[in-house]
Amino acid sequence: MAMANGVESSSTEELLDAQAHVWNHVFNYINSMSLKCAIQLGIPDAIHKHGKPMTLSQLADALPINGAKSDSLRRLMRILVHSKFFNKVKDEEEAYCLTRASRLLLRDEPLSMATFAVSMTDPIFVDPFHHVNEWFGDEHPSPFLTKNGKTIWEYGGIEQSWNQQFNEAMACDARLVTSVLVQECKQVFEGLETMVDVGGGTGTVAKGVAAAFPALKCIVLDLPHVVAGLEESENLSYVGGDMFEFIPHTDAVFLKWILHDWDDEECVKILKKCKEAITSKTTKNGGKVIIVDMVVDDEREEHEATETQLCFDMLMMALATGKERTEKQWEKLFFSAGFGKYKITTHVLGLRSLIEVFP
Ligand SMILES: C[S@@+](CC[C@H](N)C(=O)[O-])C[C@H]1O[C@@H](n2cnc3c(N)ncnc32)[C@H](O)[C@@H]1O
Ligand SMILES: O=c1cc(-c2ccc(O)c(O)c2)oc2c(O)c(O)ccc12
Repeated sequence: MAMANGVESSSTEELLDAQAHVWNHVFNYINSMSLKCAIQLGIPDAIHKHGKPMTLSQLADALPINGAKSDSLRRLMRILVHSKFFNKVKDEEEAYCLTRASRLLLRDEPLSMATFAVSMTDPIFVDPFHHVNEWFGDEHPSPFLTKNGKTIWEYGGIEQSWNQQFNEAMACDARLVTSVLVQECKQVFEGLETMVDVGGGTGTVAKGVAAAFPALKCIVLDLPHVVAGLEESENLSYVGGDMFEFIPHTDAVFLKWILHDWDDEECVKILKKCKEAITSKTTKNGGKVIIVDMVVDDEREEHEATETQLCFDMLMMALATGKERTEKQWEKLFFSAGFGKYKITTHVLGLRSLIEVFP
């Protein structure tokens, strides 16, 4: 019998394990899509509004769904309980409650990630990933370009709705990061008179920093189609331009989620422009570049954290010319651009780090 021998039976088991492993990865996108569906149906909001654990029938009544589909809703909830977006509690009847992760998916929470999650699972954002293999064989710098004939930044200038969706997704993340920055990392901004948020999108970080530090003048530099028509205030203004050409003189340049979009050569060009911007003015306490980006730690033990960083690295490969970098790779960029010192603060911003770079 094929199973009689220990070695054979363990190799059968290994074969089946391998099959399960392949299934798990082939169908991983179903986790993303189930999450997207839950947000679109408003499941986190319905449970939140209910104010206490919500039974399946209460949930089905509260949602805009066909009454005959409550068993399908139970199955959707089952996978989302498994992926820790909801908890199932049992009092008299089984009921669902929110977890910390699904609280971040409430539409009206100030730090909501709902728009980010729905946008990023939209076919127009997922599409470039269908072209990665084709891209490996061509000479284009990114699969996004293979697919669309333009870089993501050029594309945003032409496709208004894509541009708006992308900027709103970035703003979602920027709200969360800004709230941590102004609460936990105040010292980074202290003593600065001016700051330019380079590639600062629609100004979410700059608005938050300008409000927390009224004496600090914040300028957002981004592409003209991104900053067109945005409202300025006493200490917040917008400049439409190209960071490869010119960055206004300032005490500090802020770069969040910028350098990971670009290859090493492009990063050195951007960093050299940053250095010109911060050294052309004599400043008391300034003269630095503040970076919010990942520092990949190959030795990191946490499986989920590493997986997320590797996903971001692939995201940067698919969309742009960038990558996620280790400390050694960051250091090389800073020194090549002529900076002398840097300081990395990890853990304050979760999977990302705060890096301060000095001339
Ligand atoms: C990934 S987004 C990050 C936005 C923002 N810093 C944040 O973290 O929320 C990159 C930004 O860089 C901007 N960008 C791309 N090329 C640029 C250029 N040549 N000059 C200035 N900004 C640019 C994009 O328009 C976009 O807003
Ligand atoms: O979360 C992100 C998502 C995307 C993104 C853009 C276009 C697509 O078609 C797509 O599938 C994903 O781009 C980013 C980016 O460029 C960053 O620098 C940082 C984060 C993100």
